[in-house]
Amino acid sequence: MTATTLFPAARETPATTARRHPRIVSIAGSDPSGGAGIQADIKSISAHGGYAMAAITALTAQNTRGVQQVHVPPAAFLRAQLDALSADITIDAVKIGMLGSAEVMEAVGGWLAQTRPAAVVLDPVMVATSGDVLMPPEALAALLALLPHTDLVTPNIPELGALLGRPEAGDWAQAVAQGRELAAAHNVRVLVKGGHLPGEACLDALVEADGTVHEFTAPRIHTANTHGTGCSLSSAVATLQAQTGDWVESVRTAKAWLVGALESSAVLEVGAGAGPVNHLHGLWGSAAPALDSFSRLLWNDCAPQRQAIFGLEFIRELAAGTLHRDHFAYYLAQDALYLGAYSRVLARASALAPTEAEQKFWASGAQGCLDVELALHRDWLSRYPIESPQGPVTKHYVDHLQAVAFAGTYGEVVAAVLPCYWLYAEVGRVLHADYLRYDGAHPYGSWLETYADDDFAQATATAIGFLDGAARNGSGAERARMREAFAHSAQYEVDFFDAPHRQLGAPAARP
Ligand SMILES: Nc1ncnc2c1ncn2[C@@H]1O[C@H](COP(=O)(O)OP(=O)(O)OP(=O)(O)O)[C@@H](O)[C@H]1O
Ligand SMILES: Cc1ncc(COP(=O)(O)O)c(N)n1
Repeated sequence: MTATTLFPAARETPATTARRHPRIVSIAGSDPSGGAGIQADIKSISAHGGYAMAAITALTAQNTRGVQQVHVPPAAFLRAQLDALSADITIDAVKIGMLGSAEVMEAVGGWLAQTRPAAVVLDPVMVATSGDVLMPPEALAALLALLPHTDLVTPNIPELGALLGRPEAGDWAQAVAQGRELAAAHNVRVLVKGGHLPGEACLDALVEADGTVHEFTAPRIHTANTHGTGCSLSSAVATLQAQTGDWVESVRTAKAWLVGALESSAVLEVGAGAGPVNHLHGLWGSAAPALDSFSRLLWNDCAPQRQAIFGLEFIRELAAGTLHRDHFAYYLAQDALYLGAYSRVLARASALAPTEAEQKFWASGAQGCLDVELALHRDWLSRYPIESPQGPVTKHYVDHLQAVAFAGTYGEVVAAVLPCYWLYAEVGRVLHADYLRYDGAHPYGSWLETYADDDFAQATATAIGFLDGAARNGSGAERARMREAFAHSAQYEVDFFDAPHRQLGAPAARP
């Protein structure tokens, strides 16, 4: 007898690597509480970008505390469901969970033999987390008969022992040894799941049919919400395998995802027993942000810019009253040029605004800019005259704002104009506080007085509220563009304050 007849080659599983949204069938029992079974499978497959289908093997009456009843419909009807699917739909991978009876297992085996799906993952569900029996022990032979149709079997520690007809492994080394034994005996890949063993790490091992072992480790998450971890993991692996064609990578990715789903499970607050994992945590992370969370994100994003501004010579000298008049004059002249363009961009925000309140707010901001520009010329530039064409920073900043105003959405325009309000108000707040502590006549005193204006602080708060509203209404992609527009403007704010020293260099003499 040759090695090939002893160990027939593992079934070819051609990788359908190009499919972003593989079509995955879950053949499993229903858990009405949504944490395990087909309900968990559908969420897990969807969370990974698969198109989820489900052929129901059994109905359970269960919740997070346990299984109260099980009803297994006729196996012939399951076969009818499966035939309906394969007659019409290309199936990229199959995940098998609770089967409930030997007849059901035989029906599934017959269908697999006929259909030969590209990838088959079998989670040999025997006992629920609650301890309730989900597979009669006499069905074991029928379950083992499914292994020749299986590419990956994913037993937990007790199931691994049961599949081998041995006592359950007492430690990880024994579990891996049992995994190798099962893999060799049935020429099948085995994912040994170590969740039931004690310890601060949750180990899993992917054992190839040839005995090669790949180990995966994750920190144990201290939560009671472990209902359906096995179901969710096996569906995730089936979906990822159909996308990548790589079992090791699929297990690695699925396990990392499961850790996130366990970590964020507490937010769901489902049931008093073993609750579900948070299958959609990745998706909900990109869902509409709550209230002011988007503006807080942008404020945190620009922490380096805020820090940079207060380290600039211009700001330090302005606060100390030692700023050279040429630097001040250059800044004022550029500010006047900037405000003219900024006013038009605010008018654009007004034109795009979804509500009348926002329309009025931005229109009045646009007018306010022109008033300030006029006052700059009247009160300051007459005293600090300077010949200054538009400098490079002013040009870049204005170009950026105008580009967003031209092509961006309302949210993007608001995000682009906001740093001018917000960082200016912040600089005003800090400089004004410094100025109040200043002893003696400050050369820029009356200018600093106007800096920390209450109305301006109020307008800034209103603008921030509008930004959060636009972020909530926008898509994830739009929020990403808003974040980018804000970040560019925040950096230009730094450069704008730095421009006088960069353009003019060190002054010859102090004022
Ligand atoms: N508390 C935990 N923290 C991190 N990972 C865990 C935790 N519990 C289980 N896992 C992981 O979840 C997966 C399922 O493991 P487990 O050994 O519990 O299988 P199972 O008993 O079939 O699951 P189920 O709870 O659905 O019955 C494995 O990858 C395991 O490492
Ligand atoms: C329908 C169904 N399928 C599988 C499980 C196992 O999941 P768990 O071991 O987490 O209870 C379950 N409880 N119900």
